[in-house]
Amino acid sequence: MNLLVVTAVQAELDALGVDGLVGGVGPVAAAVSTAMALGSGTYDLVLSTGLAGGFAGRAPIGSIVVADTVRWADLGADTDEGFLDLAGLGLAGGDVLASPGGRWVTDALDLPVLTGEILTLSTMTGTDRRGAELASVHPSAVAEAMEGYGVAWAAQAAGVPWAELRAISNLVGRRDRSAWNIPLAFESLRTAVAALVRATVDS
Ligand SMILES: O=C(O)c1cccc(C(=O)CC[C@H]2O[C@@H](n3cnc4c(=O)[nH]cnc43)[C@H](O)[C@@H]2O)c1
Repeated sequence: MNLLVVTAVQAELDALGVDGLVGGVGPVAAAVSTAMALGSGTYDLVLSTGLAGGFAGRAPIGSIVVADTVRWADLGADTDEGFLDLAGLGLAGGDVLASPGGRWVTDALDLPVLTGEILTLSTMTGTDRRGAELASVHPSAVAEAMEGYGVAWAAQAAGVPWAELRAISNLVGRRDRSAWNIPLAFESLRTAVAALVRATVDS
C-alpha cells in the first residue's frame, strides 16, 4: 500500500522520520500541495498528520486522535445570530467530510487512540472564550488543526482514500506557548506513524 504522508511544516515531517510531503500551513496550501502530489504519483491512502490542539476533557496533551470526520469550522459567516456554516448560508458544498480511511488507520494501530471530529481552522484558537465556543458548537470535536480539510478535499477530488491522525501538543484555548509539549507530542506521533507505515507494508 502506497501512503502519502502530509505535514504542515518540515519539523513535523523530520520528527516522523518517514518520507512525505511538507504541504504548508493552512487548508489552501495543504490542498494545493496534496493535489499536486496526487497528480504526479500513485497512492492508496493520504494521511494528514502533525500536531494539533486538543479540546480540554476530550483529548489530553500527548494523546493521538484520528478523525472520523473533518470539518472546516470557520468556513461560513459570523453574524449577530451566531456562526452560519455553508448550509446555514444556503450554499452548496460540504464543510464536513467523512474519512474513508480513518477506520483502517484506527484498526491498524495497536495503540490507544481517540476518535472524533477534527476541526480545520484558518485561524488557530488563541483565547479561552473562542475555545469554549468551539467546544460547545462542536460537541464531537476532539481537536483542531489547520490542514486536514484541505488534504481531505484534494484526496477526495482525486478519488483517493484519506485519513487525519494528529498528536496533541497543546489544549485549545488561550495561547500559551510555554504550555505546549511538542517533544511529547512528537514522540506519540512518531510511534503512531511508524506503526501505520508497518501496517501499510503488510497491506
Ligand atoms: O515551535 C516549534 O518548535 C514547532 C515545531 C513543530 C511544529 C510547530 C507548529 O506550530 C505546527 C503548526 C501546526 O500544528 C497544528 N496545530 C497545533 N496546535 C494547534 C492548535 O491549537 N490549533 C490549530 N492548529 C494547531 C496546525 O495544523 C499547524 O499547522 C511548532
